[in-house]
Amino acid sequence: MPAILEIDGLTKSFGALVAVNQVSFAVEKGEILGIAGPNGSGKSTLFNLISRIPFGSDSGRVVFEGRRIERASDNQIARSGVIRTFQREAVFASLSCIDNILVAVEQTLGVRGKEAERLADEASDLVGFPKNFHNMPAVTMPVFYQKQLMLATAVAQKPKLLLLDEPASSLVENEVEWVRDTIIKLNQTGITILLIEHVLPLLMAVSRRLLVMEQGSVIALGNPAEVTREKQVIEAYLGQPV
Ligand SMILES: Nc1ncnc2c1ncn2[C@@H]1O[C@H](COP(=O)(O)OP(=O)(O)OP(=O)(O)O)[C@@H](O)[C@H]1O
Repeated sequence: MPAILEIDGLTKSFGALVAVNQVSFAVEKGEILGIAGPNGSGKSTLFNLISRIPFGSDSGRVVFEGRRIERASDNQIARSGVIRTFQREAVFASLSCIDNILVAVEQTLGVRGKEAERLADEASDLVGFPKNFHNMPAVTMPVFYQKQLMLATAVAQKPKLLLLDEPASSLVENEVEWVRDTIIKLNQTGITILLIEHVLPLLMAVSRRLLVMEQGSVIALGNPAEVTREKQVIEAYLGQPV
């Protein structure tokens, strides 16, 4: 499989702290690549650097579909097909649910009116967000539905590569099953997925390969079952074999 995303020597420091340190790896088109690692190991910062939301890298290259994007604007990156979600539910609280989706679609794709509504409906159906909630203020939605809305908003922007940052955090078991099933469904529509997750059974169930970070560096990358048996991964993250 050809690489859809190639990252080379990506680095970001906050003062003396090197949050992402010379990270290099490639993502194959069509795969789900899981990303694990202890708190503070640089996973979310890596997503920031790829999407440039809210900031880019100090140095290193990000190549998406053969084009350098590490100095492109966040909007250009989104328009090229790289869309991220956030660990915390990130919705515009004062807007209705449908307007959350429509604002993002207009911002990223420059599409309004009936075509934007069609994309919103299609994305809502795909992730299972109930369309009868569309006109409710996003702020009134329980956490699970805010997460669904955040995902529907991402999907409506027609991602080729979706960066999912802990989609299962603060969810209960049957909701985590929705996350798993939806990730698989989205991947089957052709979307390549990078998935940061602490819920290990979920990560293991959906990832074709697993990348593990520790203190800003990649310490393992490969077959999930093999990676989780590596001594350094057990010591840095798992505590004990899974
Ligand atoms: N904007 C920032 N300013 C200063 N330090 C930051 C900033 N963002 C992240 N950091 C630091 O960079 C390091 C990596 O943080 P990051 O959020 O990427 O880790 P993470 O692996 O996603 O952690 P978690 O699993 O807890 O979400 C941490 O030490 C964090 O405190």
